[in-house]
Amino acid sequence: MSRAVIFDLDGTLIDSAPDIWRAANAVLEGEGLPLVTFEQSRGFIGRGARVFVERMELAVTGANEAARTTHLHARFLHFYERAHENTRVYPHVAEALKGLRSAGLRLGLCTNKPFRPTEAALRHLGWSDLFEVVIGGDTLPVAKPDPAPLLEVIARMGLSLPEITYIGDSETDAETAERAGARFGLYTEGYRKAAPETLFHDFLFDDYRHLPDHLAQLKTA
Ligand SMILES: O=C(O)COP(=O)(O)O
Ligand SMILES: [Mg+2]
Repeated sequence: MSRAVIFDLDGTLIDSAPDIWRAANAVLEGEGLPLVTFEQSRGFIGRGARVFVERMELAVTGANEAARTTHLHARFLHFYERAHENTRVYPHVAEALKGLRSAGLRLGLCTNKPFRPTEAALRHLGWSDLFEVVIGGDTLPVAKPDPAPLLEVIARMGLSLPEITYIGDSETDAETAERAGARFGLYTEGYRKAAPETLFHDFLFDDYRHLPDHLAQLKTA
């Protein structure tokens, strides 16, 4: 059993894709650009806000132009920080997190969502004090799948790799865990595109009621 569980956020603990889509189209509408579909927008999530905006810009204009990308990125962050209305916590997440804490496990968060929208989302959910350490996609000069953000959470918690398990939903998270050398549980109800079995993982789960058992079955550090 791990001493700590570190979570990804979007697609793992919360379904924020509807609000991210709204923020994206608010930006595009303001710029007089064509809008994107929900499916397109959902597919852009995973490598942080800058990459999201690059993918969006490419989809609607056919090209990336640095100055325009920077402008769209700034506008996106503006809307992103305020976009919580349609964000939902996945089923049984709240009980699972409470249960893990009661069982003496420490909790951390390692997301590619930029830090300020992450803080705003946590505040909105009443989760501001839930995670001991929170690293966002723009906290360090590099973002996931570089392993540095995950290793930074572990270091700031004063822990070592074998003491933690990382939980995420995407190709990005699986690659991050693999490159870091961390144990990894893949939540299969998020924004992943590849088949779950093809991604690096120690266990797969689609229901948070099963998470404690999966964690308990992992080898003790
Ligand atoms: O904002 C993103 O691109 C993805 O965020 P996540 O790392 O919490 O899934
Ligand atoms: Mg995710």
